[in-house]
Amino acid sequence: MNPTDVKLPDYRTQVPAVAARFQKLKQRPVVLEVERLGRQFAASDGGVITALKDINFQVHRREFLTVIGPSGCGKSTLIRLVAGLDHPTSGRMLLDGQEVRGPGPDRGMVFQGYTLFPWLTVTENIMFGLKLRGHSESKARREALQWVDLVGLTRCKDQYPVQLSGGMKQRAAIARALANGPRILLMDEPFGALDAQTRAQMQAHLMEIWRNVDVTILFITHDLDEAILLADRILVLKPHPGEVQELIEVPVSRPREVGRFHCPEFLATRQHLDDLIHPPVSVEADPLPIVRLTAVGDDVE
Ligand SMILES: Nc1ncnc2c1ncn2[C@@H]1O[C@H](COP(=O)(O)OP(=O)(O)OP(=O)(O)O)[C@@H](O)[C@H]1O
Repeated sequence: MNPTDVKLPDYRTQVPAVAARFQKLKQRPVVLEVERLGRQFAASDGGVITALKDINFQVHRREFLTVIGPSGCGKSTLIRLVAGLDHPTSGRMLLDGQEVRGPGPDRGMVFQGYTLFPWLTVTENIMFGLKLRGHSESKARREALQWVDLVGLTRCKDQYPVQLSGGMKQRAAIARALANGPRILLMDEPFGALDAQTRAQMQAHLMEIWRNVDVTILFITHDLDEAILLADRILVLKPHPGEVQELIEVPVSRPREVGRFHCPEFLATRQHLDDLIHPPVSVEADPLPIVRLTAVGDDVE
């Protein structure tokens, strides 16, 4: 049967177990509060680019929030602001009630580009932050090895980043970020450079890690399936200016597996996200310039 023939539920409909989960989630303390956040940049033509405008949302303790939206809607700008790598032009962010004014150990970061120190082994990479925080060599090693184990890298603990696959590097990067005990893990397209199979494995790994560690996650992705699979809620941004379009409670129950992708709640959410992010394009209204380089008779259609 064609999946489009199936009558899908409304993506806002929640079975009782899911509704109860959200009720509990909203009672947990707020870890990150974003209030009327705005960021403008100077454009090269002398104008102003409003990358983010009046962004408001909260992330609760141990919540998994994914952020999605078309290219240029301000996803990376948002995560850079929360990381303290950039400053807002309006509004503010509170982490555990304290205003964010710069980078800090309360925020761990994992980006798409592998950011491990190439001259250190997996274990030494994880030990780095622990030693900076004052742990002795032996205590840092003991703790780092626990993280190595948690992310399933025990067999590679003495290898250098160049000897690891992309997925292994990202697992090491996650372990290194978590070892510093952040309140929130900020992940900007962390699996964007991985092949589909490794990506699926990493998604499963991350859900397992998140189940076992007391950490809140803010996760940026371009991938609609990934956004739904991982999230409690999805923040959908729209571009020019970057604004919140919708904050969606994912109606798919947990635990989730890649194989549960095609349950009706998942498909309903997928369809709604698709409608929000990929509205129909009118080719007539905005024709592409056609450059003909082929000879007459070479048409492929
Ligand atoms: N340093 C900067 N100077 C000028 N404009 C910027 C700067 N950083 C971002 N912008 C602009 O702000 C807007 C949002 O950019 P941002 O990179 O946050 O979007 P994004 O949603 O992460 O995009 P993508 O999905 O393509 O990575 C874009 O129009 C971008 O050109």
